[in-house]
Amino acid sequence: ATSSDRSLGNLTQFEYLALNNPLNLADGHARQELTPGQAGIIDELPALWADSVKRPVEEVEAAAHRAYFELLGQRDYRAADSQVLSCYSSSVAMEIFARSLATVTDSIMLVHPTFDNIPDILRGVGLRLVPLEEEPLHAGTIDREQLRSVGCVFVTTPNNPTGRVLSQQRLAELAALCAELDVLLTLDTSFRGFDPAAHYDHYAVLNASGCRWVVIEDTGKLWPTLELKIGWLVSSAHAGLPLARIYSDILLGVSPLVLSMVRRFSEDAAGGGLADLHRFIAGNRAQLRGALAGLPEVRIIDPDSKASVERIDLGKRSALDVWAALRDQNVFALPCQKFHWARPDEGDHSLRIALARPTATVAALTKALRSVLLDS
Ligand SMILES: N=C(N)NC[C@@H](O)CC(=O)C(=O)O
Repeated sequence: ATSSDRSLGNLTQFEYLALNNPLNLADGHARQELTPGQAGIIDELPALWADSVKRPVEEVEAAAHRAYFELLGQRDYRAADSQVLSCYSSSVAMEIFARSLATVTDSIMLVHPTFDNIPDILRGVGLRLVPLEEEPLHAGTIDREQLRSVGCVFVTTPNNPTGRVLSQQRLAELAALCAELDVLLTLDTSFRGFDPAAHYDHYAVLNASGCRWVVIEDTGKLWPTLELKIGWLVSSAHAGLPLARIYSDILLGVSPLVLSMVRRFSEDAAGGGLADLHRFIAGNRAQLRGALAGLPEVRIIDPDSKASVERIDLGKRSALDVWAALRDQNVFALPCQKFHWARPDEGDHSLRIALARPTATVAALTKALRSVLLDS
């Protein structure tokens, strides 16, 4: 890897390098082919446009979030007059959340590791970050004094890149602790669609706990919709943040056409498309794992992950060097260093591969990766 490779500031800058290459397995966006059912929805877009023009946007918006949330098992999100704000993307929702949070606290406990635009956005509004390791979060105990010292605890579930899902039991325990200590609980559920373990009704658990909560949902990781997507910023009535006010600084609303398209993709998914997607991702995952099996010092780090990404331990090899060797063959993966936002060196030997890609693309990466790993 050259010094300029090392100078790349964040994961998304690595993803930009891959963006115009056919063998882009760097970003976690959905780039597999449309299924026949989804292609049919694209043919419907002119009719969806005409329908969206005729209806009040709040009606189109409610139909969209109802279809998407119910597809993924989330029913209680509208209970107790919680608030649903539609944003252009989950990162826009994240920025609005961060600006709002910074008006009421100076610190936040954040899951570690996780995708680096989350800590970067939070640091960007001046918040002090306290890492929350996955072990205590999922299996151990969270330090009460540390939790009491922050204004919010932020958990990405399923986590990116590990795929770890916060169980219903653990969410209930964390929400109860947040209610007791009056700490805001925020979830980023962008990868939720891929893992049925994340389809229990999180909002029912959150509402039952009485804690103040915010959830960021993302339609952008599931379907290949050319970056047409919605990030939903959902919050409890008593969250205590100026979310609507900050939202109004950023946007008036999102496109009813995109909302209608999300509704139709959700309906197609509910009719069997989601199960097909899970099988498709599992097939790509099995292909990658099969091809890497037996390679010296190569290990799949998250054997239980169902997310549309796979993390690989490269042993003593430098992930940046393996990334550069692939890049020299015009094949693009993602080095994991920047996911480890509190201790970057922990990611020096792991690489993330996107699985929401055509199977032939995953096969081409797998071939190139095997040759690089056998040479190193
Ligand atoms: N606003 C940003 N930086 N977007 C990139 C992000 O969506 C990529 C991602 O989440 C992933 O590759 O896992």
